[in-house]
Amino acid sequence: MTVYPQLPQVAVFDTSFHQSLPEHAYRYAVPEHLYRDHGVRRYGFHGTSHRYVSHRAAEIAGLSIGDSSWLSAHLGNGCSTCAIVDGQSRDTSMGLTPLEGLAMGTRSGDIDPNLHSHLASTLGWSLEEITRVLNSESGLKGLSGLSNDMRALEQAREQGHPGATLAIEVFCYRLAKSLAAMSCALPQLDGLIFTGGIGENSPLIRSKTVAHLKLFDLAIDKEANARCIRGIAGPIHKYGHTRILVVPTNEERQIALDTLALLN
Ligand SMILES: Nc1ncnc2c1ncn2[C@@H]1O[C@H](COP(=O)(O)OP(=O)(O)O)[C@@H](O)[C@H]1O
Ligand SMILES: CC(=O)OP(=O)(O)O
Ligand SMILES: [Mg+2]
Repeated sequence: MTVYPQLPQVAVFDTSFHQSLPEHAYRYAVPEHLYRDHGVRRYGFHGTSHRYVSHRAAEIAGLSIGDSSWLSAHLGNGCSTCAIVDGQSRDTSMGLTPLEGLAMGTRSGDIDPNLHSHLASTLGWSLEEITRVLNSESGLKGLSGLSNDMRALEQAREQGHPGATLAIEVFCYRLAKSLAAMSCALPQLDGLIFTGGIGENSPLIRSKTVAHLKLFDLAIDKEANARCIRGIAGPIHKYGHTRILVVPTNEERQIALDTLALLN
């Protein structure tokens, strides 16, 4: 800014895609003044990615983004789900902070909100220590006692490691539960999207997650699921069933497109 004072600076916020959430989706059931005076509400994150992959999914499916409904699962180190209707975010699993929602690499995701007071009173932990453990020592890492890296956990699971096996089971069940919850925001389901390092590369996680969604018309094509890794996009559902798409995300491109739109 000092060197190029004339150069326009553009900030693209990961929360902005979720500004279309209806109030019943973004408000917490806490006293109103906490929202009014202190901004305590659900904001959501990974908006750049959910937006990008839902547009790509519509293109791949030959549907209009303005007239289609999607469930999106962004599974990187941070993980979140999103319900997208006619190109707008209608609900998402992260909240005031990225800690809410799914079990992630090192984040616990949803826990009993009383866990803080339980840990403080039984172990004497400070707020800082509890925050650190829930954000940095939990999730896949905490459950497995091994790693936050899904590749390492899949390998360890193959060799019968109980912690890795459990971490993967919890991750997929919690993800399926979140997707089922997100479906409340959709008028119909045109497709389920997997993205992020895990979503783009793990046939195991995709098939285990879909297996939990028994009441949805979802079925995975084994060969297509195995093929869609390392940047290969495409459908992985069985013919005649609801679409399931692997869509590599490209947050950098979406940021560039948003910047271009603003500058024009
Ligand atoms: N082949 C793979 N199989 C399973 N998981 C993978 C594979 N490749 C990458 N991942 C996982 O993707 C996650 C990282 O995702 P990524 O989107 O790169 O993260 P970030 O949120 O930091 O951008 C890690 O858990 C990593 O183990
Ligand atoms: C918001 C968030 O979780 O980001 P990341 O996926 O980079 O952890
Ligand atoms: Mg990422």
